[in-house]
Order: sequence, then C-alpha cells, then structure tokens
Amino acid sequence: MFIERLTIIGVGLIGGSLACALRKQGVCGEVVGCGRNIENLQRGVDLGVIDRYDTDPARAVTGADVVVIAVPLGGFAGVFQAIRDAVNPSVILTDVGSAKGSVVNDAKQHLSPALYSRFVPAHPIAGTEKSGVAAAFAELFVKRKIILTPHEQTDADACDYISTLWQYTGAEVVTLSVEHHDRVLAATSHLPHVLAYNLVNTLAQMDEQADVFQFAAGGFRDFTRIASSDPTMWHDICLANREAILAILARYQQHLNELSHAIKTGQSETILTAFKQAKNTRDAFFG
Ligand SMILES: NC(=O)c1ccc[n+]([C@@H]2O[C@H](COP(=O)([O-])OP(=O)(O)OC[C@H]3O[C@@H](n4cnc5c(N)ncnc54)[C@H](O)[C@@H]3O)[C@@H](O)[C@H]2O)c1
Ligand SMILES: O=C(O)C(=O)C[C@]1(C(=O)O)C=C[C@@H](O)C=C1
Repeated sequence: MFIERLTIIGVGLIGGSLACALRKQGVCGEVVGCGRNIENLQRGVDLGVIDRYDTDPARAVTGADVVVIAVPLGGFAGVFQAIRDAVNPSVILTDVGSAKGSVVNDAKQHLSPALYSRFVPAHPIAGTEKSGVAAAFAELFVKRKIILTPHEQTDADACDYISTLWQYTGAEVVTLSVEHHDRVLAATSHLPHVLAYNLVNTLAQMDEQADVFQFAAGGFRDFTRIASSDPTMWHDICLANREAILAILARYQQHLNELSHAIKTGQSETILTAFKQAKNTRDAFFG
C-alpha cells in the first residue's frame, strides 16, 4: 500500500496521530491537513505531521487518494456537503468518529450513492484526554482495536483497503454492526465520560469545594482523568448516541439506587457481594 496524497480533515489528536503513524511506516506521500484553527494547522506543519494545509475542505481533498474525517461528530454533515463534489471518483473516504449511527446517517444523506459506497466508517478505540495536533503521536494505535462498521453498500475493496491502512498503525481491526458498536461504546466509553464529568461538577458545587479538591488524591484523579477531555467532542457524542447512552444511564441509575438503599439500610452482605463481583470482573479483564 502507498497513499500518494492523504487528506486529514480535523488535524487533532486522532487525525494527527494517524498521519504520524502512516508516515512512520512510510506508506504515505503528501499529507494535506484541513481545519478551522490556523494556529493548530501551522503547528501540524511545524511538527511534521502534515506537509501543508487548506482551510477550505473542497480544496484540501482535491487529488487525494484517501480522505480521513477526524472532526467532532457535529461537524460531519457540513464536511460531507463541502467535499462531495470535489473528491476524485476513486477516492476512499473514512472517519474516526466515536459513534457510528449518526456518521452513517450523515454520509447516506449528504453523499452520492457512489461516494457513499466508498465511505468506510471506522472508530479507533484509542485516545487520551488531550486534544489538538500537539498531542498526536505515532504509537497511539499500537495494539489497540479499530472497529469498522461497514454498511450494506460499502465497497468490499474499500473496506479491505482501510483495514490494511489501520493494520500499518499496529492496531487490530475488527468489524461490528453500527447498532452493536453504538450500544457497546455507550457502555464502555460514553457512560464513563458522562459519570466523570458529573462527578467533578458534583464536587465542585459542594460548599467545602476548596477543601474537597485539596484532599482529592489518587482515586479521584484516576476516576476523573477523562473529565479533562474536550467538552465539544463529548457534547457531540452524547447527542449523536443519545438513545444508547440514555439506556445504559438508566441501568446505571437503577444499580446506584440499589447500592444506595443497601448502604442506607446497612445490608452488609449485599454491599460486599457487589464490590467482590466488580473487583473479580475487573481483575479478570485487566489483570
Ligand atoms: N480523543 C479521543 O480519545 C478519541 C478517540 C477515538 C475517536 N475520537 C473521535 O475522533 C474525532 C476527533 O477527535 P480528537 O480527539 O482528535 O479531537 P481534536 O479536538 O484533537 O481534533 C479535532 C480537530 O478538528 C478541527 N475541527 C473541528 N470542527 C471542524 C470542522 N467542521 N471542519 C474542519 N476541522 C474541524 C478542530 O479544529 C481540531 O483541530 C472525533 O469525532 C472523536 O469523536 C476521539
Ligand atoms: O483514554 C481516553 O482518554 C479515552 O477516553 C479514549 C476513548 C475511550 O473512552 O476509551 C475515548 C473515546 C473514544 O472514541 C475512544 C477511546
């Protein structure tokens, strides 16, 4: 595989890291960046992540063999509209969005059937709480999972191509349906972020605020690292995957109510059993 010209729309943590990883493997030639923040794009050039940039998506995708959309989910519809008449007919389009139902709907609505068939939805299950191109690094995807959610019209060769592209980054590629992806990620990624943001706000609104944070140590830090993630990105994810998030949030609230009742009524056995079960599950998974 060799990509003569790769265009990354949204040169941040994920788009920038993908460009770095492919460059490091020597599988791409020119990398063109596209975004809204000139300072961030110039930083991308200075860091060697991209070769040049254009703030106009239509110009940025001209002549590209592969276009990766790596903007927050709320920006996808606008990007599809902006690039659909400017891309090569042979282009392969892909993305890195954290929820797939909204992305696939936007693609279906705004791309021609031919271009829609060349769009391969993808989601790297890798990231950090940092944003922007300065946070990008080539090793981000090593030994991490990449989920592809091809739809019925996805061209099989385009899908294989994107699978190979991700394997060059050191990732393991798996395929899921859009619905399954969005249910699973609502539970394992979206719910924890909602909880972390909410925990920080709950504590921040306590009267003894200053004292609370002064004594917050490892547990609080570990639990809330992800509350430092980009608010716009998570706002967009919550709205894009709202049904699946609300469903798992309701289950979580029910379990929390049960635990709260057990603590209130001193049900020692119930509390101990719940904590033992959780510890065993986590230890078995992460070691
Ligand atoms: N951060 C993570 O852990 C993570 C992991 C997997 C997937 N994702 C997904 O990857 C995508 C990008 O996330 P990130 O963490 O790299 O964000 P980021 O903030 O680091 O980068 C996004 C970039 O897109 C630019 N941008 C925003 N709107 C735009 C638009 N309409 N057109 C062009 N550029 C635009 C921003 O200026 C920014 O440079 C999101 O869809 C997110 O859901 C994030
Ligand atoms: O490690 C982190 O900081 C992340 O939040 C990464 C994380 C996750 O929840 O695991 C966040 C969003 C994604 O779409 C994929 C990965």
